[in-house]
Amino acid sequence: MVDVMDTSPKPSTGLPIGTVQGWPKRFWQQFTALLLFKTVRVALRNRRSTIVRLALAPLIFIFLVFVIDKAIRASDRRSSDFQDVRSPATEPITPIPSCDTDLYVRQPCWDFFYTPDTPDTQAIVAAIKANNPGRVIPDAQVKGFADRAASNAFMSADPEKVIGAVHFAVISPTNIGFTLQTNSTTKFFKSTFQNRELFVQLPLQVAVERELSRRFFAAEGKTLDASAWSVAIRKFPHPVLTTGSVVGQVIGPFLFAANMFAFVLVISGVVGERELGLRQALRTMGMLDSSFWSSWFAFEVVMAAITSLLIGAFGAIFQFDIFLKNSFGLLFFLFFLFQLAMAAFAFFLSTFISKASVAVNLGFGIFIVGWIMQVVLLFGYPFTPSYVGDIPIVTVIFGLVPWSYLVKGVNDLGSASAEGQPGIRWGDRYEYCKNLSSDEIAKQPYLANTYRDFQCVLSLGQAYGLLIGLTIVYTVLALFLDNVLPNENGVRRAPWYFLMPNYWCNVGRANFRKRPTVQTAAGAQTVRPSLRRTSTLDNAAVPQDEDVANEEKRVKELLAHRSGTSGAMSELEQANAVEVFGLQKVFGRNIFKRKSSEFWAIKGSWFAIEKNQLFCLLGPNGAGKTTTINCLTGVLPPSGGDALVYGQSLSSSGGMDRIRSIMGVCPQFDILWGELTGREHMLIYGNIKGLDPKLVRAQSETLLAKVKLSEAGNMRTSSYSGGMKRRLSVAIALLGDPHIVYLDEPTTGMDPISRRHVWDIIEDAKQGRAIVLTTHSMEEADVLGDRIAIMAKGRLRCIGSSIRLKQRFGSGYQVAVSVLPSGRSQVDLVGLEKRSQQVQAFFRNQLGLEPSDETKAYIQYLVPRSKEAALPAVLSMLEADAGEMGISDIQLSLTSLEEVFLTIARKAELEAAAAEGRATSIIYLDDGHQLKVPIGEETATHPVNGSIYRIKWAQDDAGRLQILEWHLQDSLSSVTATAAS
Ligand SMILES: Nc1ncnc2c1ncn2[C@@H]1O[C@H](COP(=O)(O)OP(=O)(O)OP(=O)(O)O)[C@@H](O)[C@H]1O
Repeated sequence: MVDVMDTSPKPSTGLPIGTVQGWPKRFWQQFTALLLFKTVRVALRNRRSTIVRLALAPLIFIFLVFVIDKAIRASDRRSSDFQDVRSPATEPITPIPSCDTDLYVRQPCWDFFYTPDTPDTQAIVAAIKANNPGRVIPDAQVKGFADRAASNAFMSADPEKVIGAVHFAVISPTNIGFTLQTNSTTKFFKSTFQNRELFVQLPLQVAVERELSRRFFAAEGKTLDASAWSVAIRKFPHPVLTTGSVVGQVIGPFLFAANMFAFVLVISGVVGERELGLRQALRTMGMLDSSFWSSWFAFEVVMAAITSLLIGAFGAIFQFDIFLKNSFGLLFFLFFLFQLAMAAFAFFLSTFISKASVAVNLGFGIFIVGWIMQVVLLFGYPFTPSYVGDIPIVTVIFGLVPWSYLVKGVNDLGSASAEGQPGIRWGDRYEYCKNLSSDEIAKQPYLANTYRDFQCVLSLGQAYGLLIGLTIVYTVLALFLDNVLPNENGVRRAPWYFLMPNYWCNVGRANFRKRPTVQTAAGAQTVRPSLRRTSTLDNAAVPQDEDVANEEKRVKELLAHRSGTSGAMSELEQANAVEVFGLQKVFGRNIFKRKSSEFWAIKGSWFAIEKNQLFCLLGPNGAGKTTTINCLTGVLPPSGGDALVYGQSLSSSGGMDRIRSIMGVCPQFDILWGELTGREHMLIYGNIKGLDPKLVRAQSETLLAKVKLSEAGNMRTSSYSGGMKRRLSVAIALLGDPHIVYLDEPTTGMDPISRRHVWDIIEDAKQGRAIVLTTHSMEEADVLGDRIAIMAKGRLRCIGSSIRLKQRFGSGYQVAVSVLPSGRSQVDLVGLEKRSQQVQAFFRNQLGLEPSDETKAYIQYLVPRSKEAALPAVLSMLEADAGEMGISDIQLSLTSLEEVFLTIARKAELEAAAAEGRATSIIYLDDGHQLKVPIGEETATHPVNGSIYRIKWAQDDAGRLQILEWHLQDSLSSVTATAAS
């Protein structure tokens, strides 16, 4: 829909004012520009980190897996279990060892306990001790207990004191049974495990059986030959046993570790763009959130695909069975989808952090948490049948992190490709994993032959689905939180923003309402401004300047006219580019904060800016200039009031989108990617603004030439000087022939030559457009400004041309007198002081004036308008007496804009001091008395002796008036203030 027609030249988008490109075209142009000119090029310029992320990290980790695999196999080969054993050795059962040989046992220790402690058992035990081959067991090393309970109680109360126990069951002298008891704890000595059976269980068993046999033989009058009682064990012969590869277990955690690098790069990339204001700058130029996120996502898709292919290739090069036996597609999709889910997870987390430096710490934290979780995952928790649903919340937590599926999937693939296993085919990605009862397994013999180990609840196919689900969920959450959490300017949307129809229609800023339109002379329509949200501030308490009041009246009349139901557009209306209707901005207003914590940065501004003019907004720090520009450019939503920019309301439905298409902005701080060149910036911003793609390059070249950056156009902006960066920012603002250009302190940091050059560019740019300029350079405002407004403390204090302001607020004329003899290298200080005193006495007598400033070279006087009439005669007298008084030069000028600025700033501070109850400052005199000086007062009287003191005030960084120095009226020596306010 075309809302308003204008006769001015059309912007380079080729569309009439107020027309925004259709979404698909706009999206595609922005998406391709952001992807190709920004994200890909930034990655190419950060070559090292991109190579590490893409190939080096996977290669290093795969290599580590290879090394670990080799080390484990080498250590396995030392064991006879893994060797070719044709005739196994016989291992005799050793005697009962001394408890001292078990390093885990505490002293004093026992070799064994026995129960019950009866004459029968004592006899058997005595024989065991005496006949232990090679070592008679001392009595103190064996202990008897009445029953098993007593023995257990002793062991529990004093653990690790004995290595075994024998519990006899004496039924008759020839019917004696026994139970052996040993420590079941796994014991590991010097890189080998203690074999529990061989160490104590079998020796004890052989000893008991030997002595029982001897006893039974004795009962029958026979004698057992002790040497006949020899027991030994021998293993079966076996071929070489190859172990299963550990790759399946370690590759998941290692790939997770490798991905953390990419994860940190994504978070710091997204957060960094927000932190540096690049995101806001792009939005101000009309960037759609959809194109921003899509370009990041598309880049991640490409990176994930390349990385996954490389991991597959490296795995195959290192000849891992997991890569060779399983279908490549299964591995590729597992790695690919895992990386996408991690990228979406990074987008999601990035919405909570505002500093890129935090991203590294966050990545480290996630890495630790993820690694710990993987230790559990490697044991099959929680995706094995026995654990599922064990603790539902734990299963949910594990289910919400992408690395769970990576580890589970790689474990399955590793097990399926272990020794003797055939691997998993793509077509079996669901079937291989079954959760069957043993009866069902018995009925399905194919399972027993192929995938019998896969009693599981989550197949690879399902893991893919869940990874895709996580990617979608985290991306949607990232988009939602990106809108509802406060952005870098503290702006956010309501949580239900996506339910509002106008969000989907305009994809513009929040809370827009459809406004009624008004017929214009050309038959087109313009939007009626809305003042519905305007709060009533106590403006009456502050005296308003006459010109500001007139401007307000004039703009209010325009508003009344626009608010009428119909009627031709007046000439005045047509001449205006911007009309600001009671614009207000309050910070710190939210449902949790009290009203007292609100800060009014703009307290209701009414003014209009004409076409073909430069409107200069001046004011001390914190006056509200940037906030005004931020409201007019859609960076901040106004808290009250409205503005029409070429007939489009800031807060109408989609109005800001239409305004953006005809607007150029040079923000206060250079918002540039250090890795990109000046030319690339022009291409990105040109496409974001929706310029005709055929024109972008040509126009970029023209503008770069204008700002004298043609030669430096291919240099990265990180190597630009401050002035070059500002010039590039000005060129970007002028891209697309915008109708309204906002320049926020465009010449800050420039040398005088560059500054004058930029002034020329701005002067040229006035034609056919309106320019709003903020600056701290009074000279700049004087040279460029057609109309100048000075703001202070959130209010417009004066408005008009430079001459008008000087006439109204300047103190009249400025006279500078020099008593420094010209051309003399040796200055006679005494003579100089005398001449200076003569000049000062002359001005005191003739005009009653004290110097406003005094340097070595000049004594300056501000001659107020009340004394203007006497000035010609005084100057004639001064000229006549010049020789006598030693005057070398006299200069006369109208007071400068700086003087006007200082006067206004001072007035604003006096009002603020009065409003805040800061009525007086106190000077502590050396004589112990105090001078109470009303804020801004230039003289004070001693409370006892009546001496008059002259006070010099200065404003600090926050604009507050502070006493700088004071001195007695007639004293020439000033005293540095030690005043306390
Ligand atoms: N997002 C914000 N939240 C709270 N206060 C803010 C915010 N932005 C600006 N302000 C306050 O609003 C006031 C006006 O700030 P603004 O940046 O508009 O001043 P300015 O006139 O542009 O000053 P300067 O010349 O230093 O750029 C300041 O007191 C500032 O601290």
